[in-house]
Amino acid sequence: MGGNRLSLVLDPAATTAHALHAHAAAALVTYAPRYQHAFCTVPESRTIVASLAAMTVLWIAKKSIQEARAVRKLRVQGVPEQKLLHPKRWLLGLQRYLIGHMLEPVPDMAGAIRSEQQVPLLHGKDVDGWDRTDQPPLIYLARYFFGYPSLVVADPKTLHVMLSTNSYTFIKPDTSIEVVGMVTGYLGMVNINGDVHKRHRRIVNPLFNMKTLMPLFPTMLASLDEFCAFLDSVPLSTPLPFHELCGQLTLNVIGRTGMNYEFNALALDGTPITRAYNEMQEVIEFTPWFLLCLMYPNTLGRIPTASRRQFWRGHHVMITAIKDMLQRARAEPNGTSLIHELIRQNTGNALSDEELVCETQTFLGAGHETTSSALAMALVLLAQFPDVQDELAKEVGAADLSDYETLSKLPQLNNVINETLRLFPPANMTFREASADITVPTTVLGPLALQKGLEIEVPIRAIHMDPTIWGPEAMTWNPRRWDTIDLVQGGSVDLSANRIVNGRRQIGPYDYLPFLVGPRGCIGRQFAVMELRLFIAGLVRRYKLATDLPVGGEELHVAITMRPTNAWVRVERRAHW
Ligand code: HEM
Repeated sequence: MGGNRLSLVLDPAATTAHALHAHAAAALVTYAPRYQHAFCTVPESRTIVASLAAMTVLWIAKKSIQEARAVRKLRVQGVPEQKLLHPKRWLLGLQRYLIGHMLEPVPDMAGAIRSEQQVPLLHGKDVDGWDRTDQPPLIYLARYFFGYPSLVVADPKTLHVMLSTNSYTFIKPDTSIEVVGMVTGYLGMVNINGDVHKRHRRIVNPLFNMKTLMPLFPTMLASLDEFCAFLDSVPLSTPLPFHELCGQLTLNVIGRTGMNYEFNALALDGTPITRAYNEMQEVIEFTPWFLLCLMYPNTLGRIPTASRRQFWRGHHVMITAIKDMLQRARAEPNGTSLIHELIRQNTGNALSDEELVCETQTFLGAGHETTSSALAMALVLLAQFPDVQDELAKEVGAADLSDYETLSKLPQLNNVINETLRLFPPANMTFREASADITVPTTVLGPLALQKGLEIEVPIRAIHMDPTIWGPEAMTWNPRRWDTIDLVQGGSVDLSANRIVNGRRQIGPYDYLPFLVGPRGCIGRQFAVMELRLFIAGLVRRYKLATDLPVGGEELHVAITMRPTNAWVRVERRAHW
């Protein structure tokens, strides 16, 4: 590009509107400060600014036309579209094409209530283009800014193709990579696609089998004891913020077992890295501005706002520390933490140094807040339902906590975990993008042609709340329901299935997705379940839990994951402890 500011317009590499847009934005960010004087005084610079603005408008127009085509194609095939229940007059009837459903309160774009509100839409209510009362579509179309379409899919037949048989055709979309990459690194397993993902998954898989995980169990047990010592030091009957304490517990655990690092998260100030990590998390808020930045990462996403600067400050501290952890792990060939095993598995340096950093960041980002949210929810629910808690206390009171084999088979404990992950899945939704034109099966609409580039939402929590799957009491937290549930493996239980067979409810593989399924399902599932079993059992065995929070009074915050923000619980030592 040299010193000629006009060359960005003439660069032959920038042939597509998208490339021009990204190119122009990058140039603006890089060169604007340097040529501030010229921009103010030379008429030529006004031409540049006008060109940039024109290119942006052209780019948006081009995208909008492509998206309108994708929408038309879906509507022609019978896909219903979410109704506009709250039209904005100031948009002169263009709301659908300008802000789509972004500012519609139902279903709330970024709130936890979204999932509950999605259930009627998936059943053909409040959507345009559905008048069949006999069957629900289990699929609907919504739009983001500038009419950007998103297909919401809960149909098990379609999910089977998307998540299992053709999972590599359905890649992680750029918007999702932008936001999740902020916490897990852009080259971490959650964010990569295709062969690169297969390479990472092959190397990381052995870290999460039981042979590698079992040696970590004593460290988890010691972390539980430390946590209990902390609880014992608090005056009796003080309500404690378990929504925060569980995060401190799981951060310590992933630090010790994952990277042989001491976060000391229960201490008042933690370590500088704990603070940096928290600083990074704080700025991830699903405001409309944040979502716009995700959609236009090369322009709006580059504006160095105060929160962005805060994020990058924390990020820098974090990455420097992770490099250090990897360096130390390399010098300890017999270490037992996940990154020690990662280095051992990385024969022939199949993963580059940068990829190793991102995978370590992924253990931290994907593995700590999810588990902490589930744990906090389970504990506050047990406090709200004393009958369930008493029954569980009896079961775990008789068990030997250090024997994981026995712990993993306790029925009430597993029921509590399953039911908590059903009604409060920390990953309440996820997104995919069709990387090629593809036709997928649906139960009601028949074969459905999807255009390359179409974004798809899997509404995990809405599926978990669907009364046609879970029965009329779907919204009630009732661990006992799992006594009469059969998890049907293989194939899919679809709409026509007889849900109750011999008095037992049949739940298919796409009806219950807290860890998702298929080649991109959660790799850390066993690790998470091990933590949940141990910590729930260990805490309920030692303490009687109580709360003033009424049933249904939980406040849930959604930003990448869904977590409670008011899980206040009082603990009191049980008599025999
Ligand atoms: C209760 C706790 C957890 C829940 C509910 C959970 C849920 C999920 C879900 C739903 C996905 C799929 C995301 C998507 O494709 O959009 C996922 C992926 C993943 N999870 Fe977890 N997770 C949990 C704990 C963990 C732990 C403890 C770790 C590691 C220490 C972990 C590591 C990962 C990784 C690396 C992926 C990406 C897998 C891939 O794309 O191949 N998770 N998790």
